[in-house]
Formats: sequence, structure tokens, C-alpha cells
Amino acid sequence: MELENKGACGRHCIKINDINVNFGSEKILENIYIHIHCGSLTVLIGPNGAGKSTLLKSILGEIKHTGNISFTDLKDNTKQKIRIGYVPQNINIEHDIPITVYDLFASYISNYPVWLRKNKKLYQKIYEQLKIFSIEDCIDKQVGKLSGGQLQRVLLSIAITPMPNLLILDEPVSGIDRNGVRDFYRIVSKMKEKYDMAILLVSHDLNLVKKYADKVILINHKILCQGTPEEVYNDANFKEIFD
Ligand SMILES: Nc1ncnc2c1ncn2[C@@H]1O[C@H](COP(=O)(O)OP(=O)(O)OP(=O)(O)O)[C@@H](O)[C@H]1O
Repeated sequence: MELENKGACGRHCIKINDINVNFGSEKILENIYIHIHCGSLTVLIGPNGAGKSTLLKSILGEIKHTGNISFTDLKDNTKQKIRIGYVPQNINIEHDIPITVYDLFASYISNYPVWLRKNKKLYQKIYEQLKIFSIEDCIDKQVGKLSGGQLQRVLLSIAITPMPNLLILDEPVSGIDRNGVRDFYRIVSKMKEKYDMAILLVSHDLNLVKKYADKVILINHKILCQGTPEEVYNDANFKEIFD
């Protein structure tokens, strides 16, 4: 994987302030406060139905919630609009869909109609972004023909174009074997270091989380505990849920 430091983040502070979500009369998330640092991988864990995806969707503004996200430039203490990149767990793509990686990428990052002849400058830009994840050879491949791991790399390339202030990831589950998931964590770790990036990841793989996370947050509708992997894995709440 080629990574060149483009200094994406600098010194910023991301705070998720008092997120609450109700579905009907059911409280799904209650008083969620999270502080996310540049150059760190924060991992959300919790049992099925704990509200992890709901929290991601709230941060992405996709579902109704109370609370907010603040993004402060610590240089001059000004609040700014946050740019968020997101990679879902999986996307459903028809095997035969006649869309190439270039088409998919171009549709996200430009207004140039993808059914017109390829725009050379845009093609080169996309090629360079795919190169970060060593996936540039797939640029003309049909998206439906990619392996799970290749697709994940393409989605990561799209999510960091342009460079976000916060990258939100759902651990890949479908179409990727154990080695593929490990590779995913390695790539994410390298990205974090090279770009000084703030990353929030939802995961079910407690072993990989232990190895790669800087901070772990255990939620079950509310935050039960947070800290280093060691601190959280030794917490009574963690033992009660996962042992
Ligand atoms: N749109 C919705 N309307 C009503 N209830 C919902 C909706 N979306 C999710 N829920 C409920 O909210 C709760 C939290 O779901 P969520 O998907 O956020 O959990 P999760 O921690 O991501 O679970 P998993 O680990 O199984 O993916 C669940 O009880 C779910 O049934």
C-alpha cells in the first residue's frame, strides 16, 4: 500500500455530544458522549442490537436524533463544519451490473456524466487515489466482479476523497475471509498513522480490536465503559456481556 503523508487532519477535536435516539417509545441510545482524537482508532463494540449502527447513522445525519457533533480547530478554537467519510459493512451490487470502478468512483466525486467519454484528468485522479490502496489495476473492472477485499479497498479510496476529518467504518463482514479482515485492520492502522486521521469503527472482532484499537467504547444503548482495550476488556460490564 502506498501512503504519502498529505497532512489531512492537523490538530482538531471531534466531540459527539449527548446523542439520544428513540424508536417509538423505545430508547435506543441514551446520553452518548464520545471524544475522538486525530491519529487514533476508536472502536465501538457491544452486543447485537446495542445501537452501534444507530449511532453511526445518527453521526452521519441519516436518522432523527438529539445531540450534535462538534468539530473544533484547536489552533484558533473555532468550530468548523465536519467532513465525514463512510464505508458501510457491505454494499449490494448485482454481479452483472455494467458499472466499472471508475464509473462508481466518478459518480461520487464529480458531476461529470459518467456515460460520456472518460475524462482524462478525472481518470488520473481516481487512479492515484486507488493506488493508495494498491487497487489501481481494478479501475476498469466491473464493480460486481471485484472480490470482497477489492471492493472494500475501492470503498476506502472513495471515502478518503476528499480527505475527511472523521472516517467512519463498519467492519466488513460479507465476502471477506479472516485474512481479508486482518488486512482491513492493517490498512486502517496505516491510514490512521500516515494521515493523522480520526477513525471510528464498529466491530465484532474482539481479537483484532484488542490488537489495533487505541480506544474502545462498549455500548449497550448507553456507554458502559471506555478506555484502552486492556481497560475495557477487564471491565465487569465487558465480562458480563462477552464471557
Ligand atoms: N428503523 C428502525 N426502527 C425501529 N427500530 C429500529 C430501527 N433500526 C434499528 N432498530 C432497533 O434499534 C436497536 C439497535 O439496532 P442497531 O442496528 O443500531 O444495533 P447494533 O448494535 O448495530 O446491532 P448489530 O451488532 O446486531 O448490528 C435494535 O433493537 C433494532 O431492532
